[in-house]
Amino acid sequence: MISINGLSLSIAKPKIAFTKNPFLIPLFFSNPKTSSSSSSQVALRPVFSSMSYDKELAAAKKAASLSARLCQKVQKALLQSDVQSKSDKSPVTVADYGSQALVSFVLQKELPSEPFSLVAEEDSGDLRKDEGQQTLERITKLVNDTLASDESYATSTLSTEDVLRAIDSGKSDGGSRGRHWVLDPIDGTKGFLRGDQYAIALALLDEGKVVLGALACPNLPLASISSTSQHPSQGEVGCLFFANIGAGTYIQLLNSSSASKVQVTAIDNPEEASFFESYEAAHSLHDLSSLIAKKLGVKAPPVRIDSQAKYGALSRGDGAIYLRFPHKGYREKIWDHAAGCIVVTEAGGVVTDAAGNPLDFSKGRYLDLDTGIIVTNQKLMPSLLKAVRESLEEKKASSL
Ligand SMILES: Nc1ncnc2c1ncn2[C@@H]1O[C@H](COP(=O)(O)O)[C@@H](O)[C@H]1OP(=O)(O)O
Ligand SMILES: [Mg+2]
Repeated sequence: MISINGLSLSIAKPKIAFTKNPFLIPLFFSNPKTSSSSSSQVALRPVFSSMSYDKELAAAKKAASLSARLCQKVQKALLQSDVQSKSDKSPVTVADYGSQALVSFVLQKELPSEPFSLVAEEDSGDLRKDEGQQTLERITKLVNDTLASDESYATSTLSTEDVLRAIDSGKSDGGSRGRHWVLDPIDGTKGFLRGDQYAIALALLDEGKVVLGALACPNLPLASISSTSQHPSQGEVGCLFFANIGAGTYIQLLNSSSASKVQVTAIDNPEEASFFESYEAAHSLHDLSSLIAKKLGVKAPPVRIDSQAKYGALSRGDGAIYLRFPHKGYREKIWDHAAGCIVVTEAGGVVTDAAGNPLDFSKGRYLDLDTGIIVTNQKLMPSLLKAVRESLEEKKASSL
């Protein structure tokens, strides 16, 4: 038995083969208060060692940072003609495809000996049509220009076919076995088009669990967001949050290598808390959040920002609570939460559905969850869950 951070760890032979991954160290927690000398009486759960993913984290940081560079360039020169339409009518830009192609290409180049599986938002269907040709050429140029700006990729040139292939390698269904990268090439497309917050959100699943995340937020100021404005104030802008399971969450400026550890707020009085929610009322029920905040005694107005930048901001204590209640029928996708979730949990926060269940990333491309997603620190979670339960009951009763 060894002790790390006050937790006793017993190194045991796993009874169940959780993984075929030779790099995973089979450590199992046991609770010293309940464990006896017989390990068979102790509930075991697998622990993933952060050391197993150092290489992958470095690759993820590189891919997300380069992709942020590509997106910044496009956002600066954003023209109405960059906007396309998907069947769900959400705006998709050249940068969306370019970002996905770039991340896919960089991950495969950085990790050549690993099998590659990517669950990502875009596919190349529209680009393969005749009317998509011009857009495809623009994407290819954008990807190549971005690669050329990086020393290690200066000589890499992708053809249009390479770009299509890179985009389409994101068709994986993920699941509970093996490793899968999970990518939202531009999370918060609406914020991106408005010139506001957006994120490049990349995570790695191993055996259905999120084990690392790199979350690039090109428009997020390095200084805390302390007002309701999502616009950058003065100071340095462009953050990369990254987390490796068991090793905490860090922040650095994009294009810098000096990182600092972050922690969620230690606030335990809801009256002192502020909360994040979607900027877009179509993405989350603002009236329900307001009811929950009122029940909790939160005094501050909501801080509305786009994308998983909310998870990043919460991980460094800019706000204490994130409430997300999509309209009925909306199915959350894993790429909209995987990176943000580990960034918050490794910073000491808790992410659950509205019933208090942890998010399950092992079921494929969708998260099947109860009603909504709530995020806060450990101290506030019990009162937040109570306020959520009561508010949902009230809402249900009033609609009868
Ligand atoms: N109707 C919807 N309800 C909830 N979320 C949505 C809806 N449509 C798109 N989204 C996704 O919500 C996420 C961002 O929401 P928000 O900024 O409100 O947190 C994005 O991933 C966005 O997709 P996308 O990544 O294509 O922008
Ligand atoms: Mg998204």
